Amino acid sequence: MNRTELRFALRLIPFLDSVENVEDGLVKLRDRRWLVWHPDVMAALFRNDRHLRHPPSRTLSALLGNRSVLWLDGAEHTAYRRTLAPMLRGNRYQALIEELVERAIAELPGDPVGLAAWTREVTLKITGRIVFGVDDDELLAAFTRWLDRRLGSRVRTLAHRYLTPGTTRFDPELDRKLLHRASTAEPPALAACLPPEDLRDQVVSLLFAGHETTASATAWTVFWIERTPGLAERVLDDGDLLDATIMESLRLSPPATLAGNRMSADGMVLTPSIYLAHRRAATYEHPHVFDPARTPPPPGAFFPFGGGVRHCPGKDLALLEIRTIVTALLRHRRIRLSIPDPRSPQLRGAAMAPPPSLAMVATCRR
Ligand code: HEM
Repeated sequence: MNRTELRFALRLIPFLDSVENVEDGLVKLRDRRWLVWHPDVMAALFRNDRHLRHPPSRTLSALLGNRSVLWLDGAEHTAYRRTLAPMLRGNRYQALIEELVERAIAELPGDPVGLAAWTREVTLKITGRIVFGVDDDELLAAFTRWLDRRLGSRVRTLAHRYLTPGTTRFDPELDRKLLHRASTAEPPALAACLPPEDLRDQVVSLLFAGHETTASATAWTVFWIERTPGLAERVLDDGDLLDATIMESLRLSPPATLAGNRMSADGMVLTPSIYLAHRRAATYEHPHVFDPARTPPPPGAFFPFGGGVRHCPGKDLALLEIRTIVTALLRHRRIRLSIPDPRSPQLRGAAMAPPPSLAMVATCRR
């Protein structure tokens, strides 16, 4: 591993910040591997995505398994996307999301809670209900512990990736319980349409992809609203402003800093950087300023949900969750956040969440 790759692996955000002003919007990580974020390159990449291969993330494939939809390709991938699409249609879940969010907010203590940990708990509950059809707090808590042991800190992620390569990071007992829940789900959502040998990887992938990023996006939106005087009151009266606020938060604090790897027929690997594309000074005026009133960006410059044939199938569901949680939180509670250092987000894999030290105090209105 060369020095650039080492910095990319060990200190991802400082590394990305250090190359932010590279005008070409691409940096060589090693022979035949490039980090890319120039909007023209991104637009072309997503246009041609169907003809590219999508090599797995080494960190995540050891957790999600080889059969995860995140790295299947070709006809198999298309078939899986078709299977998942109806299940992830956001508007099916409006009532369920509202119910779970109202309950979570009613249970919020007046004492400080970690903002990112709380949003993770809420979005995992929603995803769990969608995948299993029932609540199973014990199983979800075991899943969270398993994930935290592997992704809870950069050191753990890298230790698992580089010091124990090739070793399985599955937990057979947890997998058995997840499979049992998925197989007995009512309606049987996934189990009815997937071969049994693929079920474990898709269940874990959906639980993971469905809650981590949505939780971070929600936490970052709350963070930016709280930091912007008067915004909390205004977003409650103006749905368009709320949507623009969520989009601006996804721009400046994208939960996924990188989209999936793309590989050309001759073996060149391109890793799209969402974080850098969203902070490019040639695209965005004052890119580090949070401004929900920005004009729409050009093609290839804004892609928090990735793009091409791998664009996130959970986008509408995620936006519905973020809107519902943020609105209910602001309507029922007065929010105060501890002073965080926004320059030190927490990385879980390549996903970026607010630091665990960012605590929220949510007192009742009235
Ligand atoms: C704010 C929330 C979310 C963000 C920012 C996000 C972001 C992303 C990104 C960047 C990708 C990779 C796309 C690419 O490589 O071009 C992706 C893929 C994926 N996401 Fe999301 N996601 C979110 C929520 C969700 C939810 C709620 C679900 C499901 C419940 C979900 C399921 C998936 C799946 C299954 C894939 C793999 C798609 C494929 O490879 O074909 N995501 N997401």
